[in-house]
Amino acid sequence: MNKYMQTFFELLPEKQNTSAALGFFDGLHIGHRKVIGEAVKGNEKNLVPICYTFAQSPKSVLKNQPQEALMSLENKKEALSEIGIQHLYMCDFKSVVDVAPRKFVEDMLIKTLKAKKLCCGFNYTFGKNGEGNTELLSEICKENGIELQVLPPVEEKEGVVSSTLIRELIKDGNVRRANELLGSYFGFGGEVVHGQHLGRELGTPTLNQSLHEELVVPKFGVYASCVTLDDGRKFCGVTNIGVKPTVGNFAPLCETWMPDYSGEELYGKTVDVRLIDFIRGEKKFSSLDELKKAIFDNAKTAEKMFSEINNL
Ligand SMILES: Cc1cc2nc3c(=O)[nH]c(=O)nc-3n(C[C@H](O)[C@H](O)[C@H](O)COP(=O)(O)O)c2cc1C
Ligand SMILES: Nc1ncnc2c1ncn2[C@@H]1O[C@H](COP(=O)(O)OP(=O)(O)O)[C@@H](O)[C@H]1O
Repeated sequence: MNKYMQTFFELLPEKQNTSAALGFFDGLHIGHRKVIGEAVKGNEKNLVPICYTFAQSPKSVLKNQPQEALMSLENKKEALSEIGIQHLYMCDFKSVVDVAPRKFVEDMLIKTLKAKKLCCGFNYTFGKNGEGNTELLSEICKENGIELQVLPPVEEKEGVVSSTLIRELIKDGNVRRANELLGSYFGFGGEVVHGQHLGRELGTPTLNQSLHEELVVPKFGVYASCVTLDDGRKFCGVTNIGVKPTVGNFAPLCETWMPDYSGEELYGKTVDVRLIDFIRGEKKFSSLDELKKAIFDNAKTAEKMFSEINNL
């Protein structure tokens, strides 16, 4: 982990020359990672690797719709720092929405952020009404003696890898494939909250977490997961995301039983849950006994899946 990444929420003049990754980068998928990786290579030329991005998705601001993000801002920060970004600009999209494309590049990126190298994806657009494209960017970079790296689309069997494609996979429950295209595991951190305290009676106490409003909601059902506690310990988990139709009618939530954990209560602690693979859809069981049997069964499947992963 690069401990030195600094985050800025507004544009500030850089002191040293920089190499900048440009984009919103929701989920930091394998295509995004190539763009960021190229900016990090600026290191070799004594350029400080920076990332210029926004706190809110430009699309959601323009359409005035809430976003269905793949990753919380907190997780994005951690991942960018791990990849080697040193300065992260998480600006307010509204502050640039009316800036002319050329002005955005010349004044903000080249003058203020001292960019000597710019890195973006093939479909990057910028400036007022998104009128700036990679052709204009290339022209401006040539005129100003700036290196430009435009990364080509990363393609997989489903087509061009995109945040939209990965959101659809997650909504379909195909988190295994989503994780492959993310190059990491979909999941979230969140505080452990109280439930009905029925789990412990079934012999399967679960840590309950609210779903993040801004994140995409996976298909309701049971997943193998990896849980990281706030002290860094990792456990195999079996996670249900849904409304628990067997025991009532609840708002959607995420609850995880860790078959190998028997420690202190975790209420109020922040716990990170990463989904590994889908096991089954959520069901209304006709008795608690049947539900309990299914949960124990699912835990066996989850333990096998957990034992097969090696980079979490
Ligand atoms: C692995 C797992 C699978 C679950 N599957 C279902 C399910 O298919 N249907 C359902 O109604 N509830 C399901 N649940 C939720 C249980 O109903 C819930 O954990 C139990 O009622 C305890 O709730 P509590 O945490 O509020 O005490 C599942 C829970 C876990 C941990
Ligand atoms: N193996 C375990 N897996 C998950 N949570 C556990 C485990 N052992 C103990 N706990 C604790 O038990 C609590 C869950 O018990 P449960 O009866 O399901 O209550 P709730 O309905 O509030 O979730 C969790 O918040 C956690 O502190």
